[in-house]
Amino acid sequence: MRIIGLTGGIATGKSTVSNLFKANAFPVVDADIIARDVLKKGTGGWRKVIATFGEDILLENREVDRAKLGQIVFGDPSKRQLLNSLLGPYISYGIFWEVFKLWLKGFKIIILDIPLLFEAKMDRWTNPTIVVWIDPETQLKRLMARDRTSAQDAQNRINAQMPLDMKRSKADIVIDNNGSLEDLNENFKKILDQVTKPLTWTEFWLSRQGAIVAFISILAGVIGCKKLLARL
Ligand SMILES: CC(C)(COP(=O)(O)OP(=O)(O)OC[C@H]1O[C@@H](n2cnc3c(N)ncnc32)[C@H](O)[C@@H]1O)[C@@H](O)C(=O)NCCC(=O)NCCS
Ligand SMILES: Nc1ncnc2c1ncn2[C@@H]1O[C@H](COP(=O)(O)OP(=O)(O)OP(=O)(O)O)[C@@H](O)[C@H]1O
Repeated sequence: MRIIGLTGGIATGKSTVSNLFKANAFPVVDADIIARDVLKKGTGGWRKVIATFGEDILLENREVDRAKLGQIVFGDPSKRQLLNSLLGPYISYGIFWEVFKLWLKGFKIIILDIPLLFEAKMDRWTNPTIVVWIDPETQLKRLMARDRTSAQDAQNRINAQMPLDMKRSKADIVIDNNGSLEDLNENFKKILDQVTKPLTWTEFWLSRQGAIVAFISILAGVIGCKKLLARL
């Protein structure tokens, strides 16, 4: 199985690209959806967040007021780190579980759409890693238009993530999304074959997954040999 990482900055077009993957019958695990689920009323994440941020962040129906929590954490790095540390374990577990279910269903290639792939160091598990990139002016413009927010709020959200150029430098593949949606479609077609071609054996053994399989096989071999020797 192969996990393709799809990341980028806020509003650079990850969901738009993940929709193109879905249209080509690839399964997509969306970390934003998982992050929403783990904050729903009654969940462990919900309880922890209330215990830390107080009941003031709740709406009348006792769901978390996402806009209010967003205002708090995107304007204050220490509060954002606190929220990340509360929800991070639940999100990681949710991602693992979704990937595992798709693997059980027999999918060989899974797309992981996750804004904080590099920040959470999850790029260890993805191959290749695709970064959807746009220039800073376009990013600010698209974010403000989509979320109908002020320039200040939008900039706070952009600043909450690793600089986009740094993400770009860490990518295996960069999708330039500065152009129109038609241009994006064309760019996507160009990379589709490249990213979905099966790994060669050499690429597999050189990858982290290959190293883990090798390690487990050696460990199982050593344990097996020890048991065999003990019986002799
Ligand atoms: C603060 C919250 C409640 C704001 O909710 P809201 O509905 O306004 O935004 P939404 O969840 O749709 O996120 C929109 C985008 O913001 C960015 N973003 C979200 N959380 C973070 C974060 N902790 N750090 C940096 N960027 C973030 C992502 O690019 C995401 O795609 C929410 O973003 C949240 O719970 N964040 C913490 C969980 C998390 O890390 N999510 C990222 C997915 S791994
Ligand atoms: N090539 C494009 N031309 C014009 N608008 C675009 C293009 N690509 C995406 N958009 C628009 O930009 C906005 C952001 O795109 P999208 O929601 O896919 O970003 P995202 O990276 O998934 O955001 P987030 O980090 O918040 O999840 C959306 O309103 C989308 O319709």
